[in-house]
Order: sequence, then structure tokens, then C-alpha cells
Amino acid sequence: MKLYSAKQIYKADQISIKKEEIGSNELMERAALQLFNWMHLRMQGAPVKIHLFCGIGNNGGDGIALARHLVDHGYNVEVYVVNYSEKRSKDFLINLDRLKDRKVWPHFMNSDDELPQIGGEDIIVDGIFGIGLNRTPDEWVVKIIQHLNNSKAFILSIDIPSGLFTDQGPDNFQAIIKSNYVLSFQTPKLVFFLPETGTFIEQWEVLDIGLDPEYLRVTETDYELIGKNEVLTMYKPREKYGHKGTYGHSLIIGGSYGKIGSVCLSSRAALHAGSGLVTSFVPKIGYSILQTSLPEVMVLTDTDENELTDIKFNLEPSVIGVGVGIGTSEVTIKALSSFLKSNKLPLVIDADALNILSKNKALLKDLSEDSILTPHPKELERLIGNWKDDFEKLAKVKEFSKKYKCIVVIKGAHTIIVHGEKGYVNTTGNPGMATAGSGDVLTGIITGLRAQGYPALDAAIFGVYLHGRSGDIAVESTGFQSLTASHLIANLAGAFIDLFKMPEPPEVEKENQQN
Ligand SMILES: NC(=O)C1=CN([C@@H]2O[C@H](COP(=O)(O)OP(=O)(O)OC[C@H]3O[C@@H](n4cnc5c(N)ncnc54)[C@H](OP(=O)(O)O)[C@@H]3O)[C@@H](O)[C@H]2O)[C@@H](O)CC1
Ligand SMILES: Nc1ncnc2c1ncn2[C@@H]1O[C@H](COP(=O)(O)OP(=O)(O)O)[C@@H](O)[C@H]1O
Ligand SMILES: [K+]
Repeated sequence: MKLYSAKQIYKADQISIKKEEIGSNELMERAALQLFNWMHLRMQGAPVKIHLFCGIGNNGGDGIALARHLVDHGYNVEVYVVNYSEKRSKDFLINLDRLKDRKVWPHFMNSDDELPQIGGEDIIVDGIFGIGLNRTPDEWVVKIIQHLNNSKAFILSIDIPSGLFTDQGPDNFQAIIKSNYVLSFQTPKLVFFLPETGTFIEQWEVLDIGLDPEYLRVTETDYELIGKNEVLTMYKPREKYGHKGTYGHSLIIGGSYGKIGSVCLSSRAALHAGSGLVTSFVPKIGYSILQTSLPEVMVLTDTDENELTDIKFNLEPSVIGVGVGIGTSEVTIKALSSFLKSNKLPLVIDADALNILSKNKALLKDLSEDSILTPHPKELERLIGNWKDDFEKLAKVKEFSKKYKCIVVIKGAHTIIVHGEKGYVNTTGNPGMATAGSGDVLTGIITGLRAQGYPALDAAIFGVYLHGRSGDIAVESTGFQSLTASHLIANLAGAFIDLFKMPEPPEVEKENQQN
């Protein structure tokens, strides 16, 4: 699913109005009806108090139009206009008049002097600012926003939590509504998925207001949301006459004294991801451990007992996953440096290999083309330096990706895969995956996919999706706390099978089928 910028949404808006020969207020009416239907379906006329806080732009206009529908259906409504500017939008004014026709008089708020009382069981509809926010709100508006956040009421935001910029980082975190639910028009916004701003959204849903499908289809976006539909097109079926050679050979290079487990996890994950053959290259200390715990995996060893000192092997793998558990000792840095200098094979680079690259930036130019780097936030910071907000981070990663012709997997709650100017935002995974070794499993999965001939970008995107999906399947039986990295491997099979599961029909349809 594409993630459109505010500029693109406004463009879609204009094109739709022109093509359909409708007024902009008709589009607002569509939006308001969608909002109303969503609420009405869930509330079924319940006499709960609904406080609608509306700005003076089109987001506020949506709120005012929604208020009219709620009033028409007998809901218990209180409307407030947060009067932060004299420049009221045309469609806001049209809808304000329509509301007044129903003898509903909003409270106009020009300061934070009189903040309304809001009960814990009430509902707040947040229509103060939408995607038109272009500067930090005034202090008195921030106070109102704080007042709403401090209430115990359920907050439903129209389009985007008020105070959140669509395409830039926030400068005042106090000025943002903390939404329980966001009903976002046509497209979710990138900020819903970034670590700094994603915390302002508990749940979101897209309402289709029928913006011009042609424009939406042909318009390229900087970011895409990755779900099942997106990865299904990448999936490579197994061939009837395929043999283990068809599905590639993964070489996992890693480990040091006390950290052989990471290599076990990566190697096992590569196998479960479908790699035809898997070999692990470890210090001697890892030999018996791997041979006993993973009979399917072949093992090569360094000349040193405890750490990697000389990475040499007599085989031609399809891809190499390097870095898990290697440490950053001088000898290992040397071994990795000379390996990278001579290597031409595709790479997946993780953990301490990334830390070594960070300390020895000259090595970055030795990476084979389309190498996949999988840093967690701390490793990323070492690699690209710190950032002022998530947008600066993304811009820096894009530059890095272009400069070194590599793919960067920014791991986190919504992992983002960056390739040049484009970012792919993953939707699977859960906080249970914040556990030791979880990243080692991801390295193995991506390596295993790359071995099977998936292009680098597909391997990174599909690998991240599968990793998260197996976490989501695992958590159903482990709970968040007890999920371990090994569960992620055990449930990878389920993640593959789930790709081809038909979606469950809604309950209503199931009942109809039975009758
Ligand atoms: N596009 C679509 O498909 C559809 C969109 N729809 C809805 O429209 C919403 C966008 O509406 P919008 O453009 O009127 O902007 P909105 O967010 O209401 O802000 C209002 C104005 O406030 C101003 N302003 C900005 N920051 C400020 C600040 N800190 N303090 C004070 N003032 C500030 C700024 O004007 P300025 O003062 O800069 O001239 C801005 O224009 C969108 O989110 C959705 O809900 C639907 O109706 C149907 C179809
Ligand atoms: N809250 C979360 N939601 C979803 N995925 C998460 C969350 N926390 C961590 N993960 C995933 O778990 C993995 C953790 O990787 P990493 O920090 O390298 O772990 P380790 O070094 O222990 O192997 C990443 O793939 C990350 O995206
Ligand atoms: K809003």
C-alpha cells in the first residue's frame, strides 16, 4: 500500500473534484458520512456524550459535518470550535451554517480559559488540525490538546492526530493529540509508523473517500506499507524438479567464545527459510555445538579456538551472512577487513560486523553491490551518526544507501527497508520480538531467501515480513513475555503457510452460510 504525502493527497483531492465535477464540499460530505457510518455502526445510538473539537480548516469542517449527522441521528453531541485563525475554510463555513440550521450552537474557544469538563466514559472527536498543519500550534491550543489528552475519554481522530505533521518530525511533543483510534482518509500517513510519532496512535484504519483511482495508481510514493499482498508477488514457488542445489547455499560466518548460539540461530533460520544448503563458519569452539544442535548444517572452522582470525573457505556459497556474535577484537577486525576486500559474493551484514564497519568506514566501499545491512537503532547510529528526528534519520539512511549501493534494514517496531530513495515499511511483528537473538534469526531468514535467488531488495522485504509474521503467530501461544528467538524459527513454517490462507469470512457471512 502506498503512503502518500500531504502534497500528493491534496493533488488527488483536486483531480478528483475536477474529474468527477463535484464541489469540494461534496468530498467533505463523503468523508463525514464515512466517519458517521463508522461511529454509528459501533455505537448503535448509544447515549454517550460525544465532544467534537473542530478547527477552522477542512479537518474542522469534517468534524462539523460529522456533528450534523450525529445530531440528525439523535446522538448526544457537544461541538467546540478551536478558533485558532480568522482564515476559516469555505467548506468549514458551509457546514457550520448547516449545523446552525439544526439549532446547534458550537462553543467558540479563543483561549484556554474555560476548558470543558470531559467524563471518562465520554468520546472525543479530534478534528482540530488535519494534514494542513504547517507550524506548531499556539500555546493556548497546546493547553487544549493537553486537556484532551489528560481526560480519560476515548479519542477518535479525524484523518491524523491533531498536532502531528504529515511529512516532518514534531517540534513540540506536548502539542499532539494521543489518539485511541485514527480514521485516516484514503491512506495511512508515514508518521503513524515511525518510532517518535507512532506512539501517538493506538490504532488506525483507512476510510476510502473515493479519490481518483487513476491518480493514486500512477503516482509514485517515497514509502510503501508492506503487508501480505505486497510480499505475495515476490514469492518464488518450489519447483517440482528442483533439488537442493536449486535453492542455494548459505554461508553464515559468525560466533566467538560464549556467542556460538547466535550462529546456531542464524543458520537454523536460513534452513527454515528454504536455503538448499547451509554451512556455518565459526571459531573452533563452535564446532561440536553446531554439529550436535544442527545436524543439517555443515561446519567449517577458523584456525583459532575462540574468535575469528582468518576467514577462508573452500566453497562457493550463493550468499554470505556475516557478523552475528563475532565481537570486535583487533584480530577479528583484521579478518573481516581482508575478507570484505576479496569478497565478491552477495552479503547480509549484521551485529558486530556493522559495528566494525562503523569504526572503519573505509571498509564500506569494499561491500559487494546490493549488500543488505540490518542495524538495530544503536548500530544504525554508529553507522550514520545521530539524528534530530525520524525524518532526518530516514534522509541520512537514504544517502548512505545510495552512496554505498546497499540496502539498509532499519530494525524496530515497524522495520523500514531503505533502498536508495525508497522506503518499505513493514506491518508484521510485535513487542514480544524484543528479545535476545531475534535479530540473528532475521539475518538467517534474509540470507536463506537470498540463497534461493530472491533479489536483494525482495529478500530484505520478504524476510522482514516473514520474521514479523512468525512472531505474530508465535505470540498467540507464547504471549509477549515468553516469546524467544527460537519460537520465531519454529513458526516460520506457519508464516509461509499463512501466505496462501484465504482470509476468514466476517462472522455475519459465516452465519448466513450456515443457514
Ligand atoms: N484532501 C482530501 O482528500 C480531503 C481532506 N479532507 C480534510 O481536510 C483536511 C485538511 O484540511 P486543511 O487543508 O484545511 O488543513 P487543516 O489541517 O484543517 O488546517 C487548517 C489550516 O490551519 C492553518 N494552520 C496550520 N497550522 C497551524 C497552526 N499551528 N496554528 C494555526 N493555524 C494553523 C493552515 O492555514 P494557514 O494559516 O497556514 O493559511 C491550515 O490550512 C484533511 O486532514 C482532512 O481532514 C476532507 O475534508 C475531504 C477530502
Ligand atoms: N516492539 C517490536 N515490535 C516488532 N518487532 C520488534 C520489536 N522490537 C524488536 N523487534 C524486532 O526484533 C529484532 C531485534 O533485533 P536485534 O535488536 O538485532 O536483536 P538481537 O541483537 O538480540 O538479535 C528486529 O528484527 C526488530 O525489528
Ligand atoms: K485531526
